[in-house]
Amino acid sequence: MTSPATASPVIDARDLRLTLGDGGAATEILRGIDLRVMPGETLALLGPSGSGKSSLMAVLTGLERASSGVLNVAGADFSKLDEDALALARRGRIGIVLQAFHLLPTMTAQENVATPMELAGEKTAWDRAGAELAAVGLAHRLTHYPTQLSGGEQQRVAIARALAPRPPLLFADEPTGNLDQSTGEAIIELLFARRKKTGATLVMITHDEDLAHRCDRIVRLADGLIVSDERVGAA
Ligand SMILES: Nc1ncnc2c1ncn2[C@@H]1O[C@H](COP(=O)(O)OP(=O)(O)OP(=O)(O)O)[C@@H](O)[C@H]1O
Repeated sequence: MTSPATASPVIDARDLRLTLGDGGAATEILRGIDLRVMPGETLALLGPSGSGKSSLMAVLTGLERASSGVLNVAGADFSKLDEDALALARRGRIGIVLQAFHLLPTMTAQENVATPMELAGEKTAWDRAGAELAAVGLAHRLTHYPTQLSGGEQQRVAIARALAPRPPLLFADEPTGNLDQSTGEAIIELLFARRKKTGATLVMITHDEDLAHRCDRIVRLADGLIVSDERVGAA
């Protein structure tokens, strides 16, 4: 295993800028982001509403192309890829857990987890989906549809779907935002436990300072810029 001192960053962003809109309506949303994240780190992204957290996540996950700057993610130069190539590069590199679980309503839990891997040509997708769902405590819910699952269970399926392809990078955007407090706490325990088990790097957007302090590092954004970057200890 590579030691942290010599490992390359799993995210290496230099002077990332994002401008949305044209002409007079053009707004610079990200105004020069420099960020390096090492493999296995857990990082919380905090900042006021509108500071650019979701926009930064969209760029780092390849869902949105930066207007300028250099971005390397898990060995792929995202700044040089077009949209189709970005979609391919995301596969296997990045897992995403969002506030709204975004499960496909016509698919069972196991189908929701297996289908993206099957589309990526993974031969053992079905078994891996079953194993990952068992790991998040849903072995007894494999054939249930999203409407037959509680909010917490749906988020467990979403976590299983994000982690089953074993991506080096896991992103979460307010993963407990739609859950009551005790369900949210259970989901966070699960997210951190599964992250630790798989060794994925975690970047999590949150408004919750206590939750942020469970990460190794807290990066604060304001008005499209990183205004602080502090190390807060082990997760
Ligand atoms: N398509 C767009 N065109 C123009 N401006 C946009 C567009 N999308 C987002 N913005 C603006 O970009 C800024 C950053 O938005 P973003 O959603 O990244 O912030 P955020 O920190 O994630 O906020 P929140 O915590 O409320 O989710 C906001 O001022 C928003 O209005």
